[in-house]
Amino acid sequence: MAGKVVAPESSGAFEYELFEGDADNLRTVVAASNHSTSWIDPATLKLRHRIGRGLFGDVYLATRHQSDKDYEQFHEVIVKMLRPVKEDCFRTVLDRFDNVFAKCQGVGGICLLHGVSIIRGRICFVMKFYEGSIGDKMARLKGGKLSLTDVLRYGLSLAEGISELHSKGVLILNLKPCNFLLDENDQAFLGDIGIPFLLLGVLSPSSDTMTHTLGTPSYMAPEQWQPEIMGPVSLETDSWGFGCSIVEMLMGRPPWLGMSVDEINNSVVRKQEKPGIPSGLPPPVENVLLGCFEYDFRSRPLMKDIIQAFKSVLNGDYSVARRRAIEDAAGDLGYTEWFLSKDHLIVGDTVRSRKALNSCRAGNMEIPEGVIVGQDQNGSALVRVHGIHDPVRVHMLRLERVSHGLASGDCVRLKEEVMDKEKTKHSPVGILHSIDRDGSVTVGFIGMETLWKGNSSHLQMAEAYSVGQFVRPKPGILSLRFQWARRRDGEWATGRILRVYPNGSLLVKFPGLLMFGAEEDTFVADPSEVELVSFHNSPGIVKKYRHLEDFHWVVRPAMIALSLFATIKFGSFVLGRSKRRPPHGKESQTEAQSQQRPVIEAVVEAANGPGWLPRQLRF
Ligand SMILES: Nc1ncnc2c1ncn2[C@@H]1O[C@H](COP(=O)(O)OP(=O)(O)OP(=O)(O)O)[C@@H](O)[C@H]1O
Repeated sequence: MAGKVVAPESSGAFEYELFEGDADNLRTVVAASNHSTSWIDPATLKLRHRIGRGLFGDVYLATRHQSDKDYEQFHEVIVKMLRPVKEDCFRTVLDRFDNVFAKCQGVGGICLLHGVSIIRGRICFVMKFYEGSIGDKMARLKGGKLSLTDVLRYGLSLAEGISELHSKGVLILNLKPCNFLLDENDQAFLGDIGIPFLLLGVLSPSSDTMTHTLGTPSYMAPEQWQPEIMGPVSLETDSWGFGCSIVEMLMGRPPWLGMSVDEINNSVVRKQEKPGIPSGLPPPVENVLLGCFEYDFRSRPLMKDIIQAFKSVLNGDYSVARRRAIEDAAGDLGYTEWFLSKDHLIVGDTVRSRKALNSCRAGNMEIPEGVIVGQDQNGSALVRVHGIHDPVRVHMLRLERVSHGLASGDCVRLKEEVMDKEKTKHSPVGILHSIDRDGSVTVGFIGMETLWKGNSSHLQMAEAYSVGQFVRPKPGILSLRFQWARRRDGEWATGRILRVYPNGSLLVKFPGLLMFGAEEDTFVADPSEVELVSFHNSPGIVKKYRHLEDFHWVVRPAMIALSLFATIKFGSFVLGRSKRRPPHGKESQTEAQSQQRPVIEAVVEAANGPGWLPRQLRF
């Protein structure tokens, strides 16, 4: 039944909106919410006037009426009225808010939440009325910049609050100076408790499309733009947004100022550009900010690392020597210190040598597998390896923990029975992000916006892919998750892997196809749908030649030119011979035919042997 939800008594300072929808359904939601701890009766809220309008909704100054038989109070509050969401999703958002509301209780550095309500058919978060935001303060300053001391002080208390929410599994995904509130004592509080996170997967009323972007473009991390394809979003997604906010406070302008949303997307996601940071910062702050803008979120610092860096500057007790030692120990492997500091090894752990970043080749592993039997002050571990008498001494940063046969970074496949049980649409193949000693795991899968949580017993190893390898869809797959390029003859083309995202999805380029104008030259692939193509596993001479063509579109014209040249040469050779030795009937004709082997065959044969091909085309 379509109907109108009656608004609470209003001052008339804002336009009245009719809410067309299933009022019965909404009443059920409201009735159920009455029992929740965070629910506020809309009749007790009186909206006064709108003070802000953001991507996720409008901000109103309002009065909250609270009374008992002994008292009657009116509080000034802020009501954040969310953009309309599909009614079926009300319950989901209210439940998620209830969960976050409970987790926020007693956490420092987070704004004081009063609760949630529904006004004019829209979900409203009610919170304390603060003096304003850091964004407002910056707008009042000449040049818009804050002093380094203020930035570190605000940043520290905000990072502590965010870190505590992170430890409870809450992501914010919308960190920016306009969402950092200041109280009368100039203390900073986080004013957004993760609205994009609460709205993940929530649909808008008029369509079945997602109602919101996943953040504010200028502050969004690369994986935040399409988390189910290039994600997932994780704790370190907030490190990017936090880094952008710190840079804005220091420079007086947000990153990517003056650029459209599409231009920001192009810079951050495609070109992998990073926001610029001001010069002359104390080394720990500069270092941690640079880390915040790593493309792969696993290489970014966590909030605890940011807190440590800020504290060390405020207390004046930082040393660059420690960082140099870390860089020296693990430098050639290509990982950042933030990546390496995410796991701490202890005696008794099973370990193996760490592979180089972006490589799935084990190479010559110093420790194929061993157990840590001792540690020293310099960060080295003594590892007992099967078949070697004395324990081997290795720096711990060069080792990775193997628990239940798996290490973070492994490519894994969800067992079929778990896939069937979950009835999910995500890819069965993903990347293991963490594994605890008790076997609990987090995995990034294509099709999931956040990390999947489960147990190692649900997983098995899957084939890992790395940058530079050639792949094409497995035979027999009728419909692929993503678009894929085809050759001129209609067959699937073979592509080269440009990047492996943290959820295992592959960014593939087709160097063998000549793309024109606006044609897309890169495609995303689901690792569970492709197979490796190499010169050795291509059966037959024709397939081998085709693989040669996949290296660069120029190979084909070069081959044609070469074939023509070879044909002309061969023709003049035959003509020359025929002038000297006239044909003698059928027998000699067959002989001549057999000499005319397919030119392609001759060319490919030649490709295997002599060094006439450019270096990069040789096998
Ligand atoms: N609790 C509050 N107390 C005082 N002022 C507030 C409060 N919450 C928000 N504001 C004011 O409202 C402004 C806009 O806030 P809002 O969070 O809606 O905007 P936004 O950050 O631009 O958008 P969004 O969060 O939707 O992306 C803030 O800059 C601040 O001035």
